[in-house]
Amino acid sequence: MSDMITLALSKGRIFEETLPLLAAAGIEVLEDPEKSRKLILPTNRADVQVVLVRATDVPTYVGHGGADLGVAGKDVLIEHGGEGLYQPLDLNIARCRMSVAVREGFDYEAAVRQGSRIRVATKYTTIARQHFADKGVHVDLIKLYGSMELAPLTGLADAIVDLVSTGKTLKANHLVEVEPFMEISSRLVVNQAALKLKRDRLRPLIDAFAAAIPKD
Ligand SMILES: Nc1ncnc2c1ncn2[C@@H]1O[C@H](COP(=O)(O)OP(=O)(O)OP(=O)(O)O)[C@@H](O)[C@H]1O
Ligand SMILES: O=P(O)(O)OC[C@H]1O[C@H](OP(=O)(O)OP(=O)(O)O)[C@H](O)[C@@H]1O
Repeated sequence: MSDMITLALSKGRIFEETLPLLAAAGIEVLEDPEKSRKLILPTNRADVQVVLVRATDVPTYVGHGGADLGVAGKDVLIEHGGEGLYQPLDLNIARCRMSVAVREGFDYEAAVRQGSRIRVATKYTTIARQHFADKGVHVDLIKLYGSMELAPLTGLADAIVDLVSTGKTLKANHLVEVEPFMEISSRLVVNQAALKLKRDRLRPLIDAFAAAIPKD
């Protein structure tokens, strides 16, 4: 195992919202991912680097040791399964909720009451399957990789399960949130073997992150 500490982040909100936590640990990223096309970003510490990966790939990188630690949403972690990952901290960043949404005018409550089979399009099939199983509602899940909002508008599905924050995306597409059911935030994930082998350097970093978690 190399002597470098590698942190996996995704571009956008996770990168931006992790920066203050890194600063609290005395780490400054020396390149701006929005300006550079580099995927490996150096920091002010010669033994720490940041790698940029897709949000959904963070658990895979960390689980397999391609990175020692990373930051990933609870949604991504549930869908991945979390194998090989130690999850010491809820960082309380990138906060949103998982919700059921339908086209304006679709009577979701009635469909549930009547026990009709509801067609649900989502990227989050594990979370959605569990949610509807808990409710005892029969659904046909349709796996999508993006633009879920289109599914009820085109007749592909009756409902979607997607992340909601301000609600602007739903509103812009004439959809309504009918059932928020899971609070989402991002967590610090650490490779279990790395934690043992690099404990002396990882522990202070984890502690600094813990002390800097934003309050509600
Ligand atoms: N609108 C939002 N507001 C706050 N947090 C969000 C929002 N959308 C997503 N998130 C959280 O931020 C994480 C990263 O989201 P981001 O949009 O950067 O990646 P993504 O496009 O979902 O992933 P990928 O590129 O792998 O498809 C999500 O896993 C989720 O936990
Ligand atoms: O309720 P809202 O505030 O509209 O946020 C919800 C949207 O955010 C996420 O997408 P994405 O990461 O593409 O959103 P972004 O536009 O914030 O990047 C999510 O998949 C929703 O589409």
